[in-house]
Amino acid sequence: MKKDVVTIGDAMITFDPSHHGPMRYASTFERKAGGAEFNFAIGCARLGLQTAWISRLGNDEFGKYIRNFARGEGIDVSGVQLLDHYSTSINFKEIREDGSGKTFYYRHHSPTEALTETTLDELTLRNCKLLHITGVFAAINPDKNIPLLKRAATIAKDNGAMITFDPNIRLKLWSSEEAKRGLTELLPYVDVLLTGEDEAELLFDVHDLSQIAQACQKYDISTIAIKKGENGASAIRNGELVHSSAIPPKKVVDTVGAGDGFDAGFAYGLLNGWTLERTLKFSNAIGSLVVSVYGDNEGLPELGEVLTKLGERDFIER
Ligand SMILES: Nc1ncnc2c1ncn2[C@@H]1O[C@H](COP(=O)(O)OP(=O)(O)O)[C@@H](O)[C@H]1O
Ligand SMILES: O=C(O)C(=O)C[C@H](O)[C@H](O)COP(=O)(O)O
Repeated sequence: MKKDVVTIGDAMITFDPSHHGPMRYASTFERKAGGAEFNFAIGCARLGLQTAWISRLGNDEFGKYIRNFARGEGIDVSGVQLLDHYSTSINFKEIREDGSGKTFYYRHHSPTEALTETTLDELTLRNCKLLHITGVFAAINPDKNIPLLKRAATIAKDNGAMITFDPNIRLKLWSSEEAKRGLTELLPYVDVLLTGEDEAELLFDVHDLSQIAQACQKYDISTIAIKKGENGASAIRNGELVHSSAIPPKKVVDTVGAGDGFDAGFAYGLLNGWTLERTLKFSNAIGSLVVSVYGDNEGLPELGEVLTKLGERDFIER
């Protein structure tokens, strides 16, 4: 049976500080896990989608923890290998009082460097309904990973999958010029673009959604969604433009991971053939749930929790 979604990318041990303020003064941290594609996979699995994640981790305690975590979420990790002579990547976070923050990566020589076109899990890619790719994996080693993502997208697309793409531009990993050049190379493979406003501006030099849609016409991108943080999200498909306001969280404590959660919700809407309006509202609800919980993926909801957030299912406390 085909998997609903497959994604490819790095995951990291993420250290969340016990206190707010500059990271240099943080002396105690909580060990968690993060990574854009990893978060997306968790988000999809919690919604009930059959999900596979392709990656490489170090054959170390952190790599084993991350793989066990993903496995525990019900993600197919048969495409995740633990490699000797590599260390699992690490990320330290700084979190401010308002939930915003910074990340400090220690991910040079990521184990995903060992993932090559010849070691790609072609069988998994041939048997999925949706392949999600992002600019984080592209940025880790652009000369290798961009051709690898093109190859993965080609295999998935040739076998009927749709390709969703989040530019997820991380300027700590590459320059804006490199990001623009590299990510533009991926656009011809993309069916659905899920982007932030600033990322769209960097890629297309325009910020209005209709203008972005015009710029995307030559790539045959059918659907574009723009994530706007506390201002919700807008999307366009076949000339239909929809905006959906953000759903206020109880309290914003940690904004990292909201975009990946939104992407998982959008994938769910696409796979279920939902309207753009329903898909946006659902994805916004997930983003709102993510920002109200500490950690990059702890706030990613199960389906029922999203329906409760949307007021479509009763909340039962006990
Ligand atoms: N402060 C917030 N309040 C309510 N919803 C939010 C908030 N921040 C993010 N979201 C939701 O999560 C989605 C993705 O967040 P955003 O910050 O735009 O993405 P990214 O994490 O990629 O930067 C938004 O479109 C919105 O629906
Ligand atoms: O992989 C990286 O580069 C990270 O920084 C790890 C984070 O877990 C995600 O990237 C969160 O991504 P957003 O959902 O866009 O906030």
